[in-house]
Amino acid sequence: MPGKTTLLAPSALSADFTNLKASIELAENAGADWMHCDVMDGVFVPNITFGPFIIQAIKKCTSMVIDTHLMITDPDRYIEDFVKAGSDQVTVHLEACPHLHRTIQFIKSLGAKAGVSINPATPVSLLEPVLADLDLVLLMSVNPGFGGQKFIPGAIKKITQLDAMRKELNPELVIAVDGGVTEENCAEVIAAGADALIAGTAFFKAADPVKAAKKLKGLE
Ligand SMILES: O=C(CO)[C@H](O)[C@H](O)COP(=O)(O)O
Repeated sequence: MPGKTTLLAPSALSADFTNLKASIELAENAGADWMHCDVMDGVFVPNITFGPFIIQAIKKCTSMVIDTHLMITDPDRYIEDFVKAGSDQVTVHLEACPHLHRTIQFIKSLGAKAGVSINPATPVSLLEPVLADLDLVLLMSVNPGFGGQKFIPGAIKKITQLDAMRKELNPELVIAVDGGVTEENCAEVIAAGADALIAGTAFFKAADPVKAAKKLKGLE
């Protein structure tokens, strides 16, 4: 879709951890805007990844925005550690936060941008009470926990609904979409209202990541 530049956030989940620096440089040189860091605790999601120490290492290698997605229970316990480690924006799950409003204010009080993510089965309407306080919403288009899953088509309607909601409540809100985004479906995701695409497999496993980045950013 020529004419609109979408933010691209390669997901660290699909990076080469035997040479993380090279993966980050690949993303930055391909024109990526954010480095998406998937933090999983083995409780909120059935997988475990990494903590603030890796964020600190990633931050040292790049000037891209460090976009940290906390797929962990009771994230308030660790938010400060992730901001100190270099996260520019921190996204928590609505489903993991009993006091979501307080958590959002806490992230912002630390000087980071605040995001909320919702799982595929969670309705967009639940975001309404906090939408005006948010910098971004991360709509999950797969059930969180693993890279390489198939895009759940129902996510398109949720992007459209959120796009309509933000017009009224928070026009500056960034809509990010995460999971199963590919070169084939990105045009539809962007047309529905997404501003940022999280791409693990579609970027890091592409035959030509630079070409893939152009497509995912809506430049081709
Ligand atoms: O949050 C995630 C999984 O929980 C990942 O960011 C997401 O799945 C991206 O990977 P892919 O593009 O391969 O689907």
